[in-house]
Amino acid sequence: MSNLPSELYRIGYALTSKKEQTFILPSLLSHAPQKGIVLTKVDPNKPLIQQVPFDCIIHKLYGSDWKQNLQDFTSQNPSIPIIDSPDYIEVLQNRISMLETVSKLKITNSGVPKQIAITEVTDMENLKLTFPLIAKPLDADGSETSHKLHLIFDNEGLKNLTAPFVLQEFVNHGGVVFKVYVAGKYFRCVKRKSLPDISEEKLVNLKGSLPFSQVSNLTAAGGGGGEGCDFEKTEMPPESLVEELVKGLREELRLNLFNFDVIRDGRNKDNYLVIDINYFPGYAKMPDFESVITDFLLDVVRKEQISGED
Ligand SMILES: Nc1ncnc2c1ncn2[C@@H]1O[C@H](COP(=O)(O)OP(=O)(O)OP(=O)(O)O)[C@@H](O)[C@H]1O
Ligand SMILES: O=P(O)(O)O[C@H]1[C@H](OP(=O)(O)O)[C@@H](OP(=O)(O)O)[C@@H](O)[C@@H](O)[C@@H]1OP(=O)(O)O
Ligand SMILES: [Mg+2]
Ligand SMILES: [Mg+2]
Repeated sequence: MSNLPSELYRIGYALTSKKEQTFILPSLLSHAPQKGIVLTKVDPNKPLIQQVPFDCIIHKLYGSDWKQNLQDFTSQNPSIPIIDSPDYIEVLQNRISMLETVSKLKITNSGVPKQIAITEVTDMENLKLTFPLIAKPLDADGSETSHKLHLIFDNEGLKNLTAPFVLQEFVNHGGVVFKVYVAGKYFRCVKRKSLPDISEEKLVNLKGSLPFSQVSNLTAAGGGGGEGCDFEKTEMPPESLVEELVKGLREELRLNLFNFDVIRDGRNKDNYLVIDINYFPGYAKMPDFESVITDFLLDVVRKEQISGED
């Protein structure tokens, strides 16, 4: 006797080959059909209307041709959900608009580090920010350069940065970053190693700048955290705060598939700061990856409440 679902839903996915390799995993491809979810690759260079039928489309591709392709599809198939709207995703492609969404929420015990955008390197007089700083490229467009960050210890370190970028105050946080993965109404919070704290004594001896990238992809075994970081013993943030942030951000961003990075403010341990939000992150690193993604897609095709709909 087979227990296969009676109805099958066809989900079209349009992803870069890198994303496809990390997301369309054998474990997902074996779990999803058992619940009636069939994932099919779409060719983004051909009209979507020629590749039907779909019950939903998920994507992480940018550019005007792709946006037009989605728009043409929606005008002929207005009831088929596109996860997510390119216009809403765009807010996450700029590190200023990205974190403005958090500030708008006004949730107690949460916020963002002080930051400013530098569009011309001549703008750097009277910064009103306290060293150390982190310089991050303004565009968070998924390119390799968009993840190339610099720790800046003094005025000298501000030289030779390529504008436009964001200068953000570095906040000591005990060497641990929390990543909250969201898929519609589902979410999971995990710990990752982060940059170590920089004490005032250490700062005296640090000069100029230090480049780094993708620290939080370091595994527990490989670096990060630093002395005095007891990774295993670090407590998770309060569940109620995580829940409030997820609810607020889903509404504000009108997105379903994203994650955000949170640190615990070393100056005020009740306070948590959101430092980054990513569209369609590396879900395979999330606990229960296969079932969370499948259950989310089932909600979408069954027209349960999703973000971004009126
Ligand atoms: N303001 C800050 N204070 C302290 N540490 C920070 C701050 N901003 C970033 N970090 C550290 O640097 C890491 C990378 O920063 P961020 O997440 O902004 O970069 P990203 O390239 O967008 O990362 P991702 O790979 O998650 O997209 C964070 O995970 C955290 O460890
Ligand atoms: O590479 P992974 O699959 O792990 O996912 C990473 C993802 O890369 P990909 O979308 O190119 O695959 C990144 O996206 P871009 O900013 O580069 O677009 C960004 O979202 C990271 O935060 C993700 O790591 P996580 O936050 O989950 O640790
Ligand atoms: Mg990050
Ligand atoms: Mg990011």
